[in-house]
Amino acid sequence: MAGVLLWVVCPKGNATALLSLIPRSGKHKRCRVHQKVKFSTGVSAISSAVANPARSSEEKVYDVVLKQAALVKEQRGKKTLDLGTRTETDGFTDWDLLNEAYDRCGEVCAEYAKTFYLGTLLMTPERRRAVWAIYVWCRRTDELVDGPNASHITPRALDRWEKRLDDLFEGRPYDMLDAALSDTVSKYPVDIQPFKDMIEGMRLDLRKSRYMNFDELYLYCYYVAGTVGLMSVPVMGIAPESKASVESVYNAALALGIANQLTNILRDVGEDARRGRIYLPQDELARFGLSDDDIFRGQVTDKWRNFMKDQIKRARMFFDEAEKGVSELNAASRWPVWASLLLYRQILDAIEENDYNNFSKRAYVGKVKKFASLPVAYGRALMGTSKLF
Ligand SMILES: CC(C)=CCC/C(C)=C/CC/C(C)=C/CC/C(C)=C/[C@@H]1[C@@H](COP(=O)(O)OP(=O)(O)O)[C@]1(C)CC/C=C(\C)CC/C=C(\C)CCC=C(C)C
Ligand SMILES: [Mn+2]
Repeated sequence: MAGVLLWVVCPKGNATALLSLIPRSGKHKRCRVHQKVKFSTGVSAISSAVANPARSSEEKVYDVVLKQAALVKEQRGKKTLDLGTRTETDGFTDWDLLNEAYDRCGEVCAEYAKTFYLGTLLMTPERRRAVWAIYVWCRRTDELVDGPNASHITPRALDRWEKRLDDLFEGRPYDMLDAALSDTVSKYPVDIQPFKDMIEGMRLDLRKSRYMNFDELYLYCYYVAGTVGLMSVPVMGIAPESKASVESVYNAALALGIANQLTNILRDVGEDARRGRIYLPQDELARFGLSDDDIFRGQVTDKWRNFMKDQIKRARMFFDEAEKGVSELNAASRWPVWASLLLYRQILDAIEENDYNNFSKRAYVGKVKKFASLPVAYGRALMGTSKLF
């Protein structure tokens, strides 16, 4: 990510030097903290709004869901766009360069997320490369605060990254990888808000290391992961035969991002604590008789086990919510989503198998279980749309 760093820190740097933005090897391990949120459905969100005149995070996030869903519906009303891969020259776009940019996104994706990359190979070529472009932008954004150069990143640098995002949405990409995303967002009904919100999540990471309650944590999870669901569904597409409302599918996509992030947080409690970060709701820790000191001490006690059981239960509820939406996606897009859902959810089982020691033991899904999940995911992907909505 040296190239990205150079640009965000020193925006007048030489653009051509920034074309190979992501190193091909030596993935820096991201150390995100834990978060936990009180799960609620749209229904409970409405009732909590009545009880509390201040808007909850869930309600604020739902506005973004509605906006993204409206954009999708608007485009559905228009005639089908030309999404084909192009080779000719139209006087404005160098299609060879654009194809090369997408190929580069594919390489990055293959290197950082192999299973996911394999899953995308089942998608149509246009969808596949568009998802790669989104993946690469998310990965670069995350690397700004979690990569090897994170200590150089300031809020002003993130402002510049956001300006660059505005530019690419307006058709002025800064480099090749941005050019791929710029092309993608011009072809699919992708709203800019989730992208901006992901940058906001990175800002939050720079200034905040504690979360008072689940509402605060929920917002963080939306910023850094729920946004991914909202960005990718416009590209993956909803099955033409789906009877589900567009909003319900986007809600499920949001839930998968939240579930993944909550799981990520629960897996990395010890790692995050060593960086002085606790992504767990403070009020819930207190309710279980726990404090920051208990996290830093890292002893697995009955209090900790009970707390963790509660957190795991909530994360699973988000996964359950997400499951309802996967079958509504275009058939060719379902497999990578099922695979990622099944694999990530098993991390929760692994935490249980480790007797809730997420302080010094990393929960992981072994190769055998991982590979066994792939045909299961494929089988589920073959099943038709659900009747749940
Ligand atoms: C099919 C699929 C998974 C598509 C998503 C592709 C995509 C654009 C991914 C971007 C992921 C990314 C780089 C996000 C940046 C922030 C980040 C790193 C978030 C964490 C991911 C876990 O990554 P990892 O395990 O590598 O973490 P470490 O860096 O090692 O700590 C997150 C926990 C969240 C990522 C969120 C998702 C994958 C949400 C996926 C949701 C959908 C694809 C919507 C599916 C649709 C329905 C209807 C359910
Ligand atoms: Mn993590």
